[in-house]
Amino acid sequence: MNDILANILETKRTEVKTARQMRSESDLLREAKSRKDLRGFARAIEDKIAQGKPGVIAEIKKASPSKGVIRENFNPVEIATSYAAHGAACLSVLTDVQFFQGSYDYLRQARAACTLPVLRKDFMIDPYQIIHARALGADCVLLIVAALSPQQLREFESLATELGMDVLVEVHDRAELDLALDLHTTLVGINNRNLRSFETSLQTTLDLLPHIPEGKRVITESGILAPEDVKLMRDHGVHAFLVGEAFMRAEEPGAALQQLFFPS
Ligand SMILES: O=C(O)c1ccccc1NCC(=O)[C@H](O)[C@H](O)COP(=O)(O)O
Repeated sequence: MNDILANILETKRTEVKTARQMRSESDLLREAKSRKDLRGFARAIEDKIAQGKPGVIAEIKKASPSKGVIRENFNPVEIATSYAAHGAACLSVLTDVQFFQGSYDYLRQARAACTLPVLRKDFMIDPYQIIHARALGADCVLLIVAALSPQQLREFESLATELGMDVLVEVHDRAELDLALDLHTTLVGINNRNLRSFETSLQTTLDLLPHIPEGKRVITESGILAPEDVKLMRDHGVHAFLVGEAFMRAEEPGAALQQLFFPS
C-alpha cells in the first residue's frame, strides 16, 4: 500500500476509535435503522442513462491531498442546489476532515438542500463508519478495494445492503477489479488517479473496460475535465461519471456540470 493511503487509513483508525468512545455502535445502529428516507443511488444513475443522458455523480470537495484547497468559497448548500438544478444524478460528499477538509455536516446539509441521493465519500475501514453513513443520511457508501481485505469487502457490502444503501466499489487495476467483481453491487468505479503519483489517466478506465461483465455499471472517476474526456468515455460505452475538481473550480459548479455534460 502506498504512503498517502496508509496515512489516511491510519487516521481513520484513530477517528473510529474516538467515535466509538463517544457513541456506541449499537446506539448508532438504532439511529441508522430508524431513518426511513432512502433515495435510490444506483437507480438515479440508471434512470439518467435510460433517458440517453450521462449519469453524473457530482462531488462536493473543498480540498484534496493532490491539489490542496480547491475551492475557497465553499458552501455545500449552494453547491448541492446548483448541481441538482443542472442535471446531476447524484451527489458525492467528502466527509474526511484531515485530508479533504470535509465534514459530516456538509453531507447532512447538502442532502437536505435537494432531493438527490448522496454518496458518503470517505475511507471505510470499519463497520462503524458504514452505520454512521446511514445515520448521517447517506444513500450509498464507497468501498475502496485497495484499502480492504476481500472479507471486509463482503462484510461491509452486506452491512450497507442491510441498511438499504447502495455500494460503489472502487478499483485502480485488474487485480482489484477481480476482487470487486466478487461483490453483488452493480456499481464499479474505476479511479483514474494513480494513488502514488496522483496523476490521472483515462487510459485506466479504457484498459479495465474489456474485463467488466454485462450487468455491471462502470463509473469513471477522477480526471474528467474537458468535453473530449466525456466524449472519449461515452464513445467507449461509459455513461456514468464521478467528477469533482472540474466543477469545484468553477464559480457556479452546476453551470460547469451543464456545460461539460449537457451543452446546448
Ligand atoms: O483527489 C485526491 O487527491 C485523492 C488522493 C488520494 C485518494 C483519493 C483522492 N481523491 C478522491 C477521488 O476519488 C476524487 O475526489 C473523485 O474521483 C473526483 O476526482 P476529480 O474529478 O479529479 O476531482
